[in-house]
This record gives sequence, C-alpha cells and structure tokens, in this order.
Amino acid sequence: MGEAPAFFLDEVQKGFSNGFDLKSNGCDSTTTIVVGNKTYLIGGSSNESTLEIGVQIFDQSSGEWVYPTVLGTAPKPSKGFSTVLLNEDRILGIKKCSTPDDFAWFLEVDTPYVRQQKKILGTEVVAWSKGVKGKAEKPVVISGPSGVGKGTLISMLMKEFPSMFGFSVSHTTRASRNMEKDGVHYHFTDRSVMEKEIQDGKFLEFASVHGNLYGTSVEAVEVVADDGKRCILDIDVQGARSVKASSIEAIFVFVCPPSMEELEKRLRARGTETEEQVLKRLRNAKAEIEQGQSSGIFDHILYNDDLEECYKSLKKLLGLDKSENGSLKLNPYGLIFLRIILSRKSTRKSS
Ligand SMILES: Nc1nc2c(ncn2[C@@H]2O[C@H](COP(=O)(O)OP(=O)(O)O)[C@@H](O)[C@H]2O)c(=O)[nH]1
Ligand SMILES: Nc1ncnc2c1ncn2[C@@H]1O[C@H](COP(=O)(O)OP(=O)(O)O)[C@@H](O)[C@H]1O
Repeated sequence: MGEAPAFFLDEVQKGFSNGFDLKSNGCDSTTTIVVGNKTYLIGGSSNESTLEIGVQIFDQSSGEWVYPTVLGTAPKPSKGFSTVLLNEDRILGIKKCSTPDDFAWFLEVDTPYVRQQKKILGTEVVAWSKGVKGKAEKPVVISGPSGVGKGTLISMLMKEFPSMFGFSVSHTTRASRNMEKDGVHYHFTDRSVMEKEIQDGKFLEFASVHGNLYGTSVEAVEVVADDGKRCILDIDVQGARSVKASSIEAIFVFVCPPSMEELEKRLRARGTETEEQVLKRLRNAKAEIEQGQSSGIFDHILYNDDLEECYKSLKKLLGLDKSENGSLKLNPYGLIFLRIILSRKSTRKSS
C-alpha cells in the first residue's frame, strides 16, 4: 500500500515516539529488519549508477543471500533509514533528514501483489511505493474514447507504481481480445449472468457501451481496497457519471485525442477490432468527447498527443510529481482544444 494514516505519519515525523518500535540506524545508510525467517538488509545503493536504496535478503533457512527483483520506484539513498514492520507483509521505511513528500516509503515483502509477482517471475520479489497523503488517496476514474490511450497510460502507472495502484477489473459481455486474460483485464461474462448479478445489486455501476454491457462490481473495488491500494477505474462517461453521483469521492480524468484522425489511426493500428466495431467506436467517440467537455463530471482533461508528456501530466495531477498540477484543467483553454478536435472532420464518414 502507498499510504499511511496521517496521524501515524505525523507521529513518526515528530521523532518516532509512536510505540511502533521503529528501528533507527542513526545516520548509517543501511538497516536490517526480520520478517519471518528472512532478514532484509535495506539501504546503501545496490547500483551506483541509479543511486537507489538497495535491498538484499538473508534467507535463514537456506543460509544464503538473495538479490530480489525490485518493483516500483525505490527511494534515493539518505543519511539514515528507520524501519518498522506493518502487518507482517510490508515494511515502513522513514528517511531521515528528508522532505515531507519523500520521507515515508513502503516496501512490500509478502503482500498478495508481491506473492503473485513471485509466482509470475519465479524470483524473490519486493515492491517499493512512496507514502502519500491527502487527495492522492482518492480513487481515480479514467474515461475517454476508445483508442485514445487510457489502457496504455494505466499500464504505465501500474508499472511505475506497482504497489500503490490496483486496477478495478470490470465485468464485460464483449469477447476477449487475443492478449486479454480473464480476471486480469476483464471478467468476461455472459449477458444473462451479468444482468442477473446487476439485479442482485452486485454492481456499483454498469453501462451499455458499443453494444456490450460493462460494469464495476462491488467486489472489484473491494479487492483493491483490501489490498490497501488506490483504485483505478477505466470506465466510460456513463459509468463516470454514476460514480460521481455516488458517495465515492474520486478524481475524474478525461483523456482526449489530439484529433479524430489520430484516434482512428490508433484504433486501427491496435488491430483489435473488426471494421464494423472500429466504425461504431469512432461514431461513439464524438459523443463521448462532447460529454467529456460538457458533463461537468471531469476534474481534469488530459490531451494525449505525446504519450510521455501526457503520462507526466497524469502523474502530476495524482500528486506523484513534485511540481504543481500539470493537467489541462476544465477551463476555457481546455474547452477550445476540445472544440477544435470535434470540429475537425474525420477521414472516414460514419454510417
Ligand atoms: N461504465 C463502465 N464502462 C467500462 C467499464 N469497463 C470498461 N468500460 C468502458 O468501456 C469502453 C470499452 O472498453 P473496451 O471494450 O475495453 O475498449 P477500449 O475503450 O478500446 O479500451 C471504454 O470506454 C471503457 O472505459 C465498466 O466497468 N463500466
Ligand atoms: N500518445 C500516443 N501516441 C501514439 N499512440 C498511442 C498514444 N497513446 C496510446 N497509443 C496507442 O494507441 C492504441 C490505443 O491505446 P489504448 O491504450 O489501447 O487505448 P484505450 O485503452 O483508450 O482504448 C495503442 O496501440 C497504443 O499503443
């Protein structure tokens, strides 16, 4: 998880008088902490060129040192690093002589996420995430037309901050694409089953999109919360409207294409839809962009022209960057962009 309770962060900032038995190593650059039959040596730098705090594990049962696969962005080395074990599955590390936005870090050592990654990678795994406070804890709703790059941006975020974010795996009645895995990208389901589950109140929201049913189950969001992570929802504008109307306080982001031509190019280059489906998605895109503009649902509009720039803006608005919010807010300037996009003619006439 990427967050510590605010009261706890305050306590440790005051000088670690918190009763959590924080192990301080003064101003040494390494510290050790025992979790089960493993001793974690944290600190220094495992790699001089990247200058990240390194992690090594001494496995008491085999008597060997192990160099784990380290996921997430590790903290930079500091003059002192104190650790405390939380829930037997993650270590809270406090950097000494550090700024408030860089002093608390989590190292997941045996969470469900880390256990899953161990299975996939076949190695010992640990995952870093930075402790964050305030609005950064809210779930993130990402909407935008098909092919604009929502999935790409979410993948980038999950890759860079693997233990901070959890993806809400939606249910859908559409057929799975080649590379999609049931239970990972979507829960693929039959319409009759999903309709019954909707009636049984198992969904937070649902919508008919491009001729198929999509929905966020209560369980999908609970799984992420139970894992102590920040939930990311990739849902359409109708779904975003339902979440907005609910008691869930989220950050709403709409991703916009640079032009309809570019959107069509991306959708075709992805090669996952039939010609008929591409045309349907392009027709719907126009209405979706209009709603993104006028619905008043979205706090931020991201303009996905250059992917890296757009990703940087996404990180900024999520509080993952030191500088101020860099997204294009819903202001007259942003609306002008949207109008330009909508006024450009698509190369293909919708039927
Ligand atoms: N309302 C709602 N929309 C969803 C959900 N899951 C996915 N969607 C939206 O359904 C639309 C189609 O998704 P998909 O078939 O994966 O195609 P893509 O848009 O090209 O990625 C996208 O706008 C998604 O954001 C959900 O649980 N609820
Ligand atoms: N800024 C960008 N520039 C060029 N191609 C992009 C950009 N962002 C995403 N793509 C590509 O566009 C296609 C659609 O992106 P995807 O993430 O699947 O969209 P969505 O999830 O919104 O439907 C993918 O092939 C992706 O690699």
